[in-house]
Amino acid sequence: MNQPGLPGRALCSGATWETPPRALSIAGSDSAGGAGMHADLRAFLTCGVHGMTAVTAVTVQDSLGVKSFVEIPAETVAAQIEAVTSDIGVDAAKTGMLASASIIRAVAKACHQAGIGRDAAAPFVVDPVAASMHGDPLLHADALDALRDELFPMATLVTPNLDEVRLLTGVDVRTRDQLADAARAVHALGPQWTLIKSGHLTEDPECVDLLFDGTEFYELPGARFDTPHTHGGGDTMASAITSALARGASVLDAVRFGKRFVQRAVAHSYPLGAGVGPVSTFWRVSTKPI
Ligand SMILES: Nc1ncnc2c1ncn2[C@@H]1O[C@H](COP(=O)(O)OP(=O)(O)O)[C@@H](O)[C@H]1O
Ligand SMILES: Cc1ncc(COP(=O)(O)O)c(N)n1
Repeated sequence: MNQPGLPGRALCSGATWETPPRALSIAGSDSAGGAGMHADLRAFLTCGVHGMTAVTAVTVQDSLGVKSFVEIPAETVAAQIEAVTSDIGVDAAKTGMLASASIIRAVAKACHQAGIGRDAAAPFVVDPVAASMHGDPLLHADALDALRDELFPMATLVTPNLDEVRLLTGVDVRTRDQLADAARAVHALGPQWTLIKSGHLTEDPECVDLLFDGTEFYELPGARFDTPHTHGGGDTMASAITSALARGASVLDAVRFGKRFVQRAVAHSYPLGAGVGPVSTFWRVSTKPI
């Protein structure tokens, strides 16, 4: 859609004023700027997508971990989704930290009403964030049922890491050849596609993720980089996938893109503070002097 006549147009020669694809992140904030909605917005921007947010929780977080968080009222989370989707529209959406069962139920209802989901107009990526990489909980234990029962059956794609697989299904993956069992168990919870991420298999010299559509398995090979600085990796990957879906890619192509994107983001990660630094999208932007 073109928007002619906006003030300042003359200063922006070459601008087309065309609205980019629109993606929505339903996630928590990270005061350290590495994960959560901060990572999501960075990935959206660097993938050429307009990013919007429905904030679920505000975390007090630094490079050493999550000190505390406060939840946003469930009706305010739903109202953010309703506001942006009814006015601006959405081409794809993703979830990150959802904190509680009441927020999950509100998100499921609002997304259903907004046409977000596996059988709806806008693809829906559910990243079932349960804890930070330091092990600090980001989801109440009694919210797992809501995640399984309300959100997974609506998802175009779910993207659990191995801790989340264990929490949700009881399957304890220790080696690469057990990823298929994990994918089958997660698929049984109702998503259209399942991506099992293998970052936590630290003994494995590679990071081979596994995608499953209920019939076919697709291996996503990748090098394992020797760095501790992988904060925000899962969020960045799910957001790159969501961006590709917003731009009209198939799930298979979007996940392949997301894997390449997060590989480069891990390769460009950097130290920050006294603990764990973030993966980086700087290679997609200019760092030349302004
Ligand atoms: N050290 C690493 N080197 C390369 N890729 C990695 C590394 N750690 C994680 N990844 C990749 O980053 C993505 C996120 O993985 P993972 O760490 O399992 O999820 P999460 O960040 O949700 O805990 C996956 O594609 C995984 O294979
Ligand atoms: C608000 C928020 N969302 C998600 C994560 C998970 O990211 P990581 O596993 O890299 O700690 C986080 N730490 N904070």
